[in-house]
Amino acid sequence: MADVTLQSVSKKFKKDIALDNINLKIKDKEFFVIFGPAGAGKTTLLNVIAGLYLPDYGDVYLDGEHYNYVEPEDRNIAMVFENYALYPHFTVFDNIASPLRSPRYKEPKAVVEKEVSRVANILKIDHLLERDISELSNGQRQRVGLGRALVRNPNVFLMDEPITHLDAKLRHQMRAELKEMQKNLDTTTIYVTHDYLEALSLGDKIAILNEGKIEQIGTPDEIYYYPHNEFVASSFGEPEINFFRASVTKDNQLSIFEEAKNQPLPETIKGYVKENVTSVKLGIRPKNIQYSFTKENENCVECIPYSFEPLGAKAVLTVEKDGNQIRLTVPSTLQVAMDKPVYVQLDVNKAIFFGPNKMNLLSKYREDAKGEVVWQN
Ligand SMILES: Nc1ncnc2c1ncn2[C@@H]1O[C@H](COP(=O)(O)OP(=O)(O)OP(=O)(O)O)[C@@H](O)[C@H]1O
Repeated sequence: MADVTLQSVSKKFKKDIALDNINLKIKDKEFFVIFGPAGAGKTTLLNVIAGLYLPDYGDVYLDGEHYNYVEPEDRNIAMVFENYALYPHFTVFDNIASPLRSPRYKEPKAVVEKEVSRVANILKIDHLLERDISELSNGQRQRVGLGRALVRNPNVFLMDEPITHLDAKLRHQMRAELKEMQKNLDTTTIYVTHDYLEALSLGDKIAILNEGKIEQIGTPDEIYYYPHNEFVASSFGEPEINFFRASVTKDNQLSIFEEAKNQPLPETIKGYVKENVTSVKLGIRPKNIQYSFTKENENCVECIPYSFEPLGAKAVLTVEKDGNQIRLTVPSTLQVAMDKPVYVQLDVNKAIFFGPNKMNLLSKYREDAKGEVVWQN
């Protein structure tokens, strides 16, 4: 058990800046998710925590102790990768037992048996202990990989996309089990993923990484409902959030399209639209856009259907207006005539407002902890 702190950590590979001034405080026993697109720096960050990379600048602390120069094997940190590299000709028991039998630990037989049985129980693989790895499904192998990391009772558990390659159904099941497992283990877990559902469902806290920088740190609700900037807003949600440019008149009216003019700025936003700002961007999630097939009022925007993608009970309807595509979530039973107009209503009270710098108008950074955001209303 341990808390992990990174202070102003930067890491370069030749000219590539993989980590750029990272500040993080991960609490003891927290399930902390590092989320970001390919190349964002997620794996590099884990490697810095594990001690496999020394940061070029900045400091790593475990439980308040300076750890930059502590060797990886002395950190008691366990890593699980997407490719869990098991010994294929060993049994499940021998794979899980291998760290305890290593020259470093050399635990007596009774301890090995007790510990393997403990983790096999948590992971629900006790009935598989005598099987060879080659006789297991992918999901079962993944559990053995976790078991091998868990058996050492690590202070911190680092997981790098451990379930990415599993099929969708198994991934869903493993998500729930990982969460449950972490509760029982009481171990600080730092979990890397580029899957936003995994991030939202597993994380006590999420840090969003992009091009080596932290865009936001927050709870799943903060990230989803109060994204700090356009990047975070567009990274969470499927289909992706819609963005609309809107002009702001002197008397605080918003105009999005020709047809959706003169909608009053919501009260919560008024104070944050500065006098000289004449244009803002609205982010509206697809499920929050109303639609109809007749023009029900003056704020209905006439659009042309572009595509209809059924996805089980729901469907994604994409419509076009003045060259902009607008995504809506609709029931998959909805009958849409592709040659007839669809009218959409953009409820500005359900919108997230972004300023000219792509930042949420209601948020600002705390200077002392970059990535942490203060909400102004
Ligand atoms: N050993 C290395 N040598 C040179 N460049 C590297 C090395 N490791 C990472 N990089 C570069 O650093 C940046 C961050 O890479 P990193 O693997 O940390 O990203 P990531 O977020 O884990 O990506 P992915 O999701 O694709 O695994 C990338 O530009 C990558 O090319």
